[in-house]
Amino acid sequence: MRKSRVIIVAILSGLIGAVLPMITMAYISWERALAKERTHLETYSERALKNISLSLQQGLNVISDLESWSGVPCSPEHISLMQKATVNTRAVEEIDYLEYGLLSCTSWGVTSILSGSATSTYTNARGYKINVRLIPSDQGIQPITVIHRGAYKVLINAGRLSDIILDDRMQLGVFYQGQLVNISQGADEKTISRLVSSQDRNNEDYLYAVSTQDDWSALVAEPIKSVDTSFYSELAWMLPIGIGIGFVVVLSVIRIMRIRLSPMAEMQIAIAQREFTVHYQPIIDLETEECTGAEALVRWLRPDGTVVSPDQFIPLAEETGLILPITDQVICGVVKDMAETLRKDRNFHVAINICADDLKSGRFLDTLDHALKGSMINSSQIWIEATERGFIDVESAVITLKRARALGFKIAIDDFGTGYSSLQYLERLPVNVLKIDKSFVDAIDKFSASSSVVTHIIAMAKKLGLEIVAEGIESPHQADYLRAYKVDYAQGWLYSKALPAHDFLNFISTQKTAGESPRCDTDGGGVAG
Ligand SMILES: Nc1nc2c(ncn2[C@@H]2O[C@H](COP(=O)(O)O[C@H]3[C@@H](O)[C@H](n4cnc5c(=O)[nH]c(N)nc54)O[C@@H]3COP(=O)(O)O)[C@@H](O)[C@H]2O)c(=O)[nH]1
Repeated sequence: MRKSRVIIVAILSGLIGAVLPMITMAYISWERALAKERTHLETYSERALKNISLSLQQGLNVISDLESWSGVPCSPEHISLMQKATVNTRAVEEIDYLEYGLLSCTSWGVTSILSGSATSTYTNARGYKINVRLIPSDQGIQPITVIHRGAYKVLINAGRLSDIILDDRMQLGVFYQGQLVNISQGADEKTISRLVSSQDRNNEDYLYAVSTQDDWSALVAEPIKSVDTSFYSELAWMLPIGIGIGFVVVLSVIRIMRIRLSPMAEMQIAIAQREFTVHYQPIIDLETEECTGAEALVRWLRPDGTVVSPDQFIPLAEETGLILPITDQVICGVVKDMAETLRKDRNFHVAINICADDLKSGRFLDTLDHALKGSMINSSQIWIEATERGFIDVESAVITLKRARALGFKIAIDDFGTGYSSLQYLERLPVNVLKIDKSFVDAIDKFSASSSVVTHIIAMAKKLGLEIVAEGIESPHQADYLRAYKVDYAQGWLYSKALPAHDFLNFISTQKTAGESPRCDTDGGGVAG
């Protein structure tokens, strides 16, 4: 993923990460407030149900007590007994005594609060009959619930059944077999009826709970707005948690983004995407002026087409160990790009740069071995270029380079003369080629003190039987000077800058056609014959 996409994804994740926990906490607060209110409503509906059962039980107890009395029915003693029972029993308004189904006397004497004909439809309950809502014809008298067993009827004010203390805004409805018996004071009958018939517990404007026992139900409802207080008190402690989580998420996103945007992460992705490619700088035989080889120089080719020079990423790649997979990609690139050329011309070579970590682990030799298998490239056509910086762990470097030599590869010491102990390495390492650093070649044109150093390096290399490559040749004078001192090969912008594989192959074929060494034009982009 490219930088801009990472930033967009990070901003989006940060926003979602910051807002989502707060929305979640608000949602949880709302659900908790709803659950709390529902429990609260359930407590009230259970309480209402208990009140109904208590009122009915009181009526039945009165009947049981009177049934066990064995005196003369409707005698003053009997009526007095019924009166006492009425006065002493909260729920009971009147007791009627019947003979042959007809009213014989009541706790009021001979009159009944149900004056006139009050035709009743009874429903069979457990051992008694009940008319849950008898509307007396006499205006001003509340609906009555009648319990009838044997010779007795007990009249209960239906309002008693819904007579519990409710919270403000609560409404209670009492039902028998789904039929509305009574509602609490101030309750809206339509609302209660609508709620009891609705299957949806999450009614939009009301929250309610229903408790049912036997044939009785109590529905307690309140407007959804009543949840607000609970919601705000939940939110008061849940929201800070959401803000805290959001804060942690945003910090994590920033941290991940910074890691993700770090040069190291970019490089890791570039390795995975195989964004590293190889350019080739020609190596020219100074005597024949023919291109006899190339130095493989890695380039980071980004998806937007920009090319990153190795100076900008090799130091970090070496520091982080990512140079190892980069070396692998260079090796594979060289074999892919140059196999045909190397097969066609057995004198042709390609030099591959190897860093300290490569030398220490020796792992690149396995990659090389594997890559060369079946390619028909001679191992002697591959030069391994190591700089003095690569000899930090000189013991491991010696082992690796000896192994490389044993496998047939040629060893070149790069940037020779720039380190403090170049001579010491020459003695210990199995070297074939010595590459004179550009700084000494530059001095040739300047007639400076170090210009004489180059002649000493050449003399010493010759004495050791090493082949010599002079690096960084930019002027014909430098080339003539080095040729005069019998330096074998030259490499530099005088001939060509490092070229992409395709351009390099064109370079050598042009050279062959022209029969002489082409020289690079001044901007390095093209080749002049
Ligand atoms: N471990 C690896 N290191 C690598 C690899 N590829 C490159 N490198 C090292 O990166 C450094 C910079 O390399 P680059 O930008 O490719 O520069 C090379 C040449 O372009 C430059 N050069 C060659 N001729 C001239 C010249 O006439 N003038 C001039 N100003 N510059 C010139 O020199 C660089 C090659 O140097 P050297 O390796 O010392 O031969 C550099 O240190 C590379 O080694 C890699 O695959 N692995």
